[in-house]
Amino acid sequence: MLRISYGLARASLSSWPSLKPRSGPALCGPKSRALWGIRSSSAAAYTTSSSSGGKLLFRQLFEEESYTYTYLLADVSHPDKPAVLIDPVDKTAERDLSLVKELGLKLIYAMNTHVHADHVTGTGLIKMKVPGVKSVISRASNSRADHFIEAGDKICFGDLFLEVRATPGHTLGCVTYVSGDRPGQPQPRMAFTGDALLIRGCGRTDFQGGNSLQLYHSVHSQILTLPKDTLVYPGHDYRGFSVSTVGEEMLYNPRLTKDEETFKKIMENLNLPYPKMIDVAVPANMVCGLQDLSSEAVGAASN
Ligand SMILES: N[C@@H](CCC(=O)N[C@@H](CSS)C(=O)NCC(=O)O)C(=O)O
Repeated sequence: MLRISYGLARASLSSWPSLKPRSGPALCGPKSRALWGIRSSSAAAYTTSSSSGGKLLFRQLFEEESYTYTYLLADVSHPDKPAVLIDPVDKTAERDLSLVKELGLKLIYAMNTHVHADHVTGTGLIKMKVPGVKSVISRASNSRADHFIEAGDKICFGDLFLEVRATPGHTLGCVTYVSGDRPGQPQPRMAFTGDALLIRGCGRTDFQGGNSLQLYHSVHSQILTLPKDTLVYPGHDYRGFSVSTVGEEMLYNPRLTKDEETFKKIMENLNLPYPKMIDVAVPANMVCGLQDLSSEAVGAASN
């Protein structure tokens, strides 16, 4: 059933262990200047997509306490300049919103790649400060948000879109957002991998439903199968890197270039201390970062 006019397009249902993205109908709303919505695969009438595509504005933003990257993407060729934020952090939400305002963008989605354990998401604060922004997270995360996405869904902003790939293993609900593969979408493609694939590393698998063999399978089947020039934008970097490519990670990732048994052993022996904020961050992020607000405020923010 069509619930909202434009924006998120549902290709079909999917769940692990079948990680294969299902190709759905073509997707981003009629070229008539659409902004957002949810479309199910049964809404077959909605198959119009733009052949020209949009013009991408892209910013990589950094939160230095948790070494988290937040990504701002917008279609600046659309009159409304619709924008999305991927993995905003509460501590830098004001900074990000100032940038959105200065650039004249209309923020429509505040999206998470997963339930973070090391910082509180900025999505709750952003929703409070900018009415109309909708939060997005995977259904498999079992957390609270306005929109729950699944493998194969497409998240549209103007004439641009991101496709959703299920990449569990760091957590059960991890997804990677990948820029579109149609003419008019940015080239090379861009993959926002959250903590599934880090530059020359990957997310740990020792809590929150983590599973090293699942992560190995996710990364190999959903990310490393993308074109080699696909830009890899991770959820964190602890060593000063900002971007990699699929080709580079296939050659040089010290964990994921190994066979799966070796990978499993590496992951079992990381011996990382638990993230300092895990006891605060996980419960907060399960409710979209709205933990400090009254139930009335949470309700209002969810509308
Ligand atoms: N020291 C940090 C947490 C560092 C950490 O555990 N990072 C995670 C991603 S955030 S849950 C991870 O998967 N790291 C993999 C690696 O190999 O470093 C803190 O206390 O917050």
